[in-house]
Amino acid sequence: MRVGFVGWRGMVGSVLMERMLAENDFADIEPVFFTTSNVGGQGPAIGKDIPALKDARDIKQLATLDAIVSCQGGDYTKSVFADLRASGWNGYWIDAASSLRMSKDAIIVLDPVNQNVIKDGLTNGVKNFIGGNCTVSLMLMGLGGLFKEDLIEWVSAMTYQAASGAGAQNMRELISQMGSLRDAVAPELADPASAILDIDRKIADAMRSGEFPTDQFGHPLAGSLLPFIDTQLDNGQSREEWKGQAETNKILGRSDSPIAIDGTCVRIGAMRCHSQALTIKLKQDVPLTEVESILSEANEWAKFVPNDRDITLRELTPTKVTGTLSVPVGRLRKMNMGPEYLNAFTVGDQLLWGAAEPLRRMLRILIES
Ligand SMILES: NC(=O)C1=CN([C@@H]2O[C@H](COP(=O)(O)OP(=O)(O)OC[C@H]3O[C@@H](n4cnc5c(N)ncnc54)[C@H](OP(=O)(O)O)[C@@H]3O)[C@@H](O)[C@H]2O)C=CC1
Ligand SMILES: N[C@@H](CC(=O)OP(=O)(O)O)C(=O)O
Repeated sequence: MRVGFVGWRGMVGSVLMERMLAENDFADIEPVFFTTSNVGGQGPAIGKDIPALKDARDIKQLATLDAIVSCQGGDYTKSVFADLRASGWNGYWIDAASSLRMSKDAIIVLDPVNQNVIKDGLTNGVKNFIGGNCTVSLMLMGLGGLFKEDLIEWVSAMTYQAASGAGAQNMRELISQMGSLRDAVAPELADPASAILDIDRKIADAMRSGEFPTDQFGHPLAGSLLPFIDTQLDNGQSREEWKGQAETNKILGRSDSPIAIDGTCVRIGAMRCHSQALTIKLKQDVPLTEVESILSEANEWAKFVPNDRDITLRELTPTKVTGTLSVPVGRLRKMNMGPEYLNAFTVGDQLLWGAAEPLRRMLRILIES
């Protein structure tokens, strides 16, 4: 299978390369690497010889491939995909960008949750397989069991989303902001006798000053939070919030009888793990012990964390989860509203299950089919 990779050196693409190397995926394909900026340059070190980088906008070159995996972004997809299909290319298009997600002829891939939808799609000749929104994929990886058992009436998700979701430059800016804050009060921090309200005032002044680094986020994130992610829609939702219901139901193949999902998406100062506080209305009163086993048996990555303070603070944080495929789910308890109302909290790495891993696994499904 000849597979083209576009966007392999970006943040999501680099995580994909790491995972493919770790799983020895390159052994089973003939990889061809593309670029939008360095035609003729050298591709990544993958343990075997590869041709020089090819032009990612060259439709003729792209059309020689059996499959293309793009982590280059939505603008790239918009600029080549239609022309490539119009040229008669009938290969598989696997993409991290959101542009094609809601197209009728595309499936959103998250195989531990929707393997049946993917298999049916392949049988029916679907050729476009798109990775889901990170927040949606991570929620489904954590709560997959409850969705599979059709126990959910609705979900409200309050998110705590990492800087990485906004891009590599934003991660750098978050750290610069943290450094600026520390620098603004370095002498006071060194003096145990300094007054905390003076420190607090100086920090607020630093965050509000024109010198604070905000080119990427547009606003201070370190020491603060940003309760709006992506663009604004007419109904008052952010586009990130809109994706919750639209993409979840498409992934589950139940757009005809959608489960209501809504909430508030918030950017916080985590590096690359998205967290979500979930209020779940179950269709019936299911005992907590049953919920626990349904959640942890759904897939090998969803990990039940007992609702114990020490265990929670050790196991259910971005610090613990970052760089791993584990998707812990905890804080599980029935809420005051009634026995059908379930509280839960989940954390996941938004560059792994949130972006690169579903694409890698889709490619494996193609290789093995
Ligand atoms: N960030 C995220 O959390 C998620 C992103 N996505 C999707 O993936 C797309 C790519 O995102 P992301 O990986 O964050 O984008 P990046 O900005 O990290 O990379 C995109 C492209 O930028 C070019 N580039 C220019 N300068 C550099 C540099 N110094 N280092 C690396 N690459 C550089 C590369 O293209 P070239 O080699 O051709 O020059 C690269 O492929 C997004 O647009 C989005 O559609 C999906 C889910 C989550
Ligand atoms: N919007 C997400 C990241 C992302 O890239 O999402 P999407 O793939 O749906 O555009 C975030 O900011 O955390």
